[in-house]
Amino acid sequence: MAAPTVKVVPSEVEVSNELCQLVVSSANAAIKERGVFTFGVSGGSAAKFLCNGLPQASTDWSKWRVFFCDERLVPFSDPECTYAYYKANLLSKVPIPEEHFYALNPNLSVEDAADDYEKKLRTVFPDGIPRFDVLSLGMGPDGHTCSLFPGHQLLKETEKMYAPISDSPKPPPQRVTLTFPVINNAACCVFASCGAGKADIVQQVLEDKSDEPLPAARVRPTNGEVVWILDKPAAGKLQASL
Ligand SMILES: O=C1O[C@H](COP(=O)(O)O)[C@@H](O)[C@H](O)[C@H]1O
Repeated sequence: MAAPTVKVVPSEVEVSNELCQLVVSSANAAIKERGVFTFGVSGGSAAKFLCNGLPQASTDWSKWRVFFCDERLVPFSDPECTYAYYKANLLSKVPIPEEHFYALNPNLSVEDAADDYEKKLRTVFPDGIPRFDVLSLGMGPDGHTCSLFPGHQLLKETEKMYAPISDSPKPPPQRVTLTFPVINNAACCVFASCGAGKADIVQQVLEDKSDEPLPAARVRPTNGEVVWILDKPAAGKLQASL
């Protein structure tokens, strides 16, 4: 388990560029090696960073298989729907087959939606714990990542690949999230965070030595890497950046 790699760049535009470069070079390497690229995407600011840069990428989009790291259980017409954001800002701009960008079924109960989404994951990873090539992660100001919140019982989930949550402290309350066994089996987990508003929590997570680490600090793939891409304000309280 390697220590996280931290890259600090001057601005949000460069965070987006670095993130997209990492994703596209991993994609092209995976496609060359295995003919497929498996990718997990998040909502919030990570979605914005990806959608700013990925439409310009040179890659074989037909080989991408994209799942959500977490998704909100809301209709596609709801502004909180992460799928709708990617549809408008990525799927409409690149030739990725829509059936390779796996949407959550918003018409099911949250439990059934999680089971149904896990079945979709199994069509790409039939056996064992899925190993994504890249998971693009965000982190909220409380240290949550995906829809794994501090102190929540889902932090201990070991059986499910995707789990339902009905009491998310951040609205909307019903969501489906990847669990730690899958997250920590990825080849690469990349966080991207920007702004002074994230500086305290970035410091807390990257310098976390507590017995009860925050969710984002628990992202430590056993056989993979963790990369943090930060703009200067978000890195402002890290020892190494002083
Ligand atoms: O609710 C969510 O929040 C996190 C963090 O979002 P950010 O905008 O603060 O970066 C996000 O990673 C997750 O996918 C989303 O559902």
